[in-house]
Amino acid sequence: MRFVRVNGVVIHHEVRGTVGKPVLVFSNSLGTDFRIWDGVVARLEADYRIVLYDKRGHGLSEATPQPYALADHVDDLAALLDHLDITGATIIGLSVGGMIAQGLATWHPHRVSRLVLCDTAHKIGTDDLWNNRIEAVNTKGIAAISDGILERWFTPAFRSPDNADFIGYTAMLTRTTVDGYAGTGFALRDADLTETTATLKLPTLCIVGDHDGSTPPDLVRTLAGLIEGARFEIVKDAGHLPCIEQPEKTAALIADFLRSTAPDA
Ligand SMILES: O=C(O)CCC(=O)CC(=O)O
Repeated sequence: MRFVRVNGVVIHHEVRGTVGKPVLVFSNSLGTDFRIWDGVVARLEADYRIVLYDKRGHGLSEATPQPYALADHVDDLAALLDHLDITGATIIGLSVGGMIAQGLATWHPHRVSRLVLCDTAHKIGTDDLWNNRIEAVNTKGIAAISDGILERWFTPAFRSPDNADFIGYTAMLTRTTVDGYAGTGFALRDADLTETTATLKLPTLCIVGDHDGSTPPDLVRTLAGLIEGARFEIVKDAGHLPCIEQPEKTAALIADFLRSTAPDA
């Protein structure tokens, strides 16, 4: 467990994997922390150096007062990579983590060599969607809206009270700080990366669960269409978080993309 104050906020992070290997940096979705990647990282860490972190207000990272901008999250990650002396990494981002990855590639291009964009988009949701969600979380708490969120996150088969993983990830969501969740809601409301993402020119893989209720396959296909040469893959039997529901398939897609886009491939 490591903590560092960068860009004015304490960020919880971990570095694993194999020293000297290419670096993969993982960025998480709204209401989650870096443990969502455990099943994927376990399949990649022999061949890569792995950086995991919790964005501000999530996991064990500090919750600064809301609102946040996407640029706050991007600058936090850039400062963390600066602290770790990392450039030219592959950034693997899920949902808002995928928007952070797109922002990092745009505003700090020397930090990024490749992108894996999971269940994300250049623009997620509408002003009304985010204003309503921010208001609900601030007045009633995350638990009050968790049923709807979990329906978008997971397939019906996963959402069984007998599934210990489902109970555990529900706790991860509801224990996220209100400032972290609502603060990042403001960032999502205000971020539209359509124009900047369309200028990106780097190897990119876009992945989406076939049952994703938050960033459905057609939206992620549109994102892939913005980035020249981007690959698009659908993970079967997964909702918004294929890294949790289908870690083996998700890791296999990422590993194949990394192998085929390696400098010596
Ligand atoms: O998951 C994210 O990072 C943003 C998209 C979202 O709001 C997921 C959900 O529907 O709850």
